[in-house]
Amino acid sequence: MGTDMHALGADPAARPGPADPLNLREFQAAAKSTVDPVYYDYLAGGAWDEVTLRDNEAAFGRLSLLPRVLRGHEKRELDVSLFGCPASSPVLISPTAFHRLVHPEGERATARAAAATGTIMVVSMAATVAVGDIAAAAREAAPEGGPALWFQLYLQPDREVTEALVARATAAGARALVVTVDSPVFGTHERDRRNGFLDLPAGMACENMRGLPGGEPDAVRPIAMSPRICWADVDWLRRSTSLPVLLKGVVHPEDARLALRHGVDGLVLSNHGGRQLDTVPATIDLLPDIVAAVGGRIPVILDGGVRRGTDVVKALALGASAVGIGRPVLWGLAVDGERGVRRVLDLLRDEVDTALALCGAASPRDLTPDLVRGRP
Ligand SMILES: Cc1cc2nc3c(=O)[nH]c(=O)nc-3n(C[C@H](O)[C@H](O)[C@H](O)COP(=O)(O)O)c2cc1C
Ligand SMILES: CCCCC(=O)C(=O)O
Repeated sequence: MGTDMHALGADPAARPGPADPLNLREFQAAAKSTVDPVYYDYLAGGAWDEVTLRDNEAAFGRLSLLPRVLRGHEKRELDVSLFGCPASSPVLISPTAFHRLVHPEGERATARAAAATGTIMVVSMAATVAVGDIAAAAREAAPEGGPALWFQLYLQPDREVTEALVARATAAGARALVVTVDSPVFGTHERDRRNGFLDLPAGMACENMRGLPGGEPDAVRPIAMSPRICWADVDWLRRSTSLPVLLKGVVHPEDARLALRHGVDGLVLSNHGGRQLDTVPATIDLLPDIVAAVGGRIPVILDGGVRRGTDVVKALALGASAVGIGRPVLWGLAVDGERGVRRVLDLLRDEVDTALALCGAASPRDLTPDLVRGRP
């Protein structure tokens, strides 16, 4: 057969076995059957009625792609560069807490998969492995070039604590700070309340919070989500680090404009995967307004509900510089540790490559808003 009907077939080692998940949805199903149902609910759940959680995915389905033909490209170029970090695809790993809940290696395994595939990983402040140890694992997997890790931060009311966290992340080699601003309080996850999942099991902790100023040397400080945090705190952070500062969780165009005025370097358009304020619109529906507000001055990264290469292509066509995935990484980790995460990242990259080709695009730069239509 002349076409590469099954491109994976060329390399027997890469060929999936009959039971291997073939797409992210199949990874979700496989994760659901292996993860403790209480932990699975924690990963899967959203806030209150989970309207936003469902809509993030549904909204991609309400958009169609209108491809161009006969564009004469040889092959695709998926690489992107964000804040000086080269990445092999426009898909990055959004920060998610508690990876050791689903795999004993936790964030170490995720970081190895990220490094091996050339993917940017945003390390959660609520990681169950310390950022320095995550960076060491990433370096082992890809010694050349260093790890492309960014660090996610909840600004703490005690600035000394935030300063110490930033110092740790910087020392570990983090290349950007992602400040999550959609969490003045923690969203209400009723699945977790029903299940009584209120704390990490014994032997697991938020390791980045260990031994911070104002506490005992080995004590783990609770992560504060504080409604007192305001733009002045962003200004302070901007002054106190030379790393790029991104805000994650800006959804109102006026806040996007404010972010520009406060010298922010990038935005992650996110509704926290539907886990904070319920009934916020799907991120893909918000994207055109945020892109217009920013006017190309800083990159906009979108996350929430990205499950297929076509979702990635829609977001890039509507002006995102890259997208993030949250839950799918945890599904891969739960199913097969580092290998599972690699497979999730590779599958999505292959889908993006094929979808680009079918759109007549040779790279994300060729994607324009006219390729996306609302369904009638
Ligand atoms: C289990 C879980 C834990 C999360 N932990 C964090 C976190 O620690 N910090 C943060 O900024 N966002 C956190 N998020 C939100 C993700 O960064 C991301 O916005 C969201 O998962 C994207 O949606 P998706 O899961 O549909 O891809 C978490 C999401 C999940 C599902
Ligand atoms: C302090 C833990 C934060 C985890 C989180 O952001 C989430 O579960 O969505």
